[in-house]
Amino acid sequence: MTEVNPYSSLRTQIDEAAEYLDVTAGQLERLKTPERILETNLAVEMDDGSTEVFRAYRSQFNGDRGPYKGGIRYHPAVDRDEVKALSGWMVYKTAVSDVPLGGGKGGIVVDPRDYSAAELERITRAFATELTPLIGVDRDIPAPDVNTGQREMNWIKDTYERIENTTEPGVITGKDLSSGGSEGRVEATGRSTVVAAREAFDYLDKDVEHATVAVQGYGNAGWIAARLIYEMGANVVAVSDSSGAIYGEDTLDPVDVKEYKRETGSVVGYPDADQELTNEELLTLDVDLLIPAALENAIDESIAQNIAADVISEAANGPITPEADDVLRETDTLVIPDILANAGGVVVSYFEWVQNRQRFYWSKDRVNEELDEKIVEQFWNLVDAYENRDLPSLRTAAYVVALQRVIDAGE
Ligand SMILES: NC(=O)C1=CN([C@@H]2O[C@H](COP(=O)(O)OP(=O)(O)OC[C@H]3O[C@@H](n4cnc5c(N)ncnc54)[C@H](O)[C@@H]3O)[C@@H](O)[C@H]2O)C=CC1
Ligand SMILES: O=C(O)CCC(=O)C(=O)O
Repeated sequence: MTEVNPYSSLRTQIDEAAEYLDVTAGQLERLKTPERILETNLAVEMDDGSTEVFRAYRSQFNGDRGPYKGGIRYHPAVDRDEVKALSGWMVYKTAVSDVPLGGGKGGIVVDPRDYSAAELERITRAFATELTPLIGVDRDIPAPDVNTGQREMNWIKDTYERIENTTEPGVITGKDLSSGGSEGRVEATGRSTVVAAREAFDYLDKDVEHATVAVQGYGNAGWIAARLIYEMGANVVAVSDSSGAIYGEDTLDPVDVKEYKRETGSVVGYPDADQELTNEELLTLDVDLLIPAALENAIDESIAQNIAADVISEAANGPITPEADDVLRETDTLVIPDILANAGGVVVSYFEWVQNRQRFYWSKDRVNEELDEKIVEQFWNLVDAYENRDLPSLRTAAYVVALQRVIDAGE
């Protein structure tokens, strides 16, 4: 992976779209800059009685359209600029998907694999204590991201509610059902990725059935995307995780691969695979659809030159560098930008927040149908902007639409 600063990538993406908008230099700078960032050091007791210090961040990028909203990542590579970029992408994601929220993001510099569940709970509760004055149902609403899920969201909710002496499940989303979570939230990111891909295939007059698909990353976003596209009749020929990639000539069975990963810790070694690949080989397979679902900068300029997929649906945030984007534009690869393709997570988080506030819960079918409808509507809205305003890519179209919505709200 190339070392490209994700915050620079965000700024470049905004600059490219701003050329098509009527915006002053000052307005533009504001649209590229976070409003505030919490940087804190969490001193946490380990199981052996020692103390370790963990750096943690929460960036509140822009709240013009509603409360700041975005996930919390646990990863050793978390840093200030990454959190800034991720929080900015949230602003334009909530705007492009037209949910009344702003953008934020947080993270802790930690590799959760190195800590016990009890240590992770203390780390999470320490962070939640720091976050409590900043978050709230109408202020800032965190959610899961890489290496966090329902368990961490429940801990944060519980810590917040104890400190504030209240019952307010809508302070955080991505909780489990018994703590006020929504049906469909776990699957939502992968679902929007494949719904957007299905629409893109329709746009290109291609069939999803029997289409070949490669998925990079087999966590929440990647494995669900693999399962759902397989259920639509596509052949999932390759998947990967941080240990490597596997290839199956006809198709892999995503549920079976997931079970194997659960038992062994990785997709690598899956007995029904025909071949093992490197992650780079996976990314450059000649497939109909590529789904990057791991981390930023997975596809740099040199990998982009060898990409053979017709469509890329970005489940990850920022998987394609701006230079790689230029290459893919020249090769006519249709890229569905992250801020739409993976928006399912935040859209269903929004549904969760609405349900928490109304204390009225929806069926899984209702959640999935409303999510599908929203992604379809916004996909074609972007196609319309792309074609009718003669924009260079769907990504630029997404930023043009999203920036205009944020500008209008801020006036
Ligand atoms: N969880 C959510 O609701 C949302 C997640 N996303 C984005 O989706 C991406 C993945 O997030 P999650 O699935 O939630 O995380 P996760 O922690 O569940 O899974 C991440 C996966 O990526 C793999 N991975 C890490 N480095 C890799 C590499 N170099 N090559 C191949 N695989 C690698 C890991 O092994 C793991 O399988 C991130 O960019 C995240 O920001 C976006 C929207 C919402
Ligand atoms: O569900 C949410 O609020 C945000 C999820 C997230 O962090 C993302 O979309 O990148």
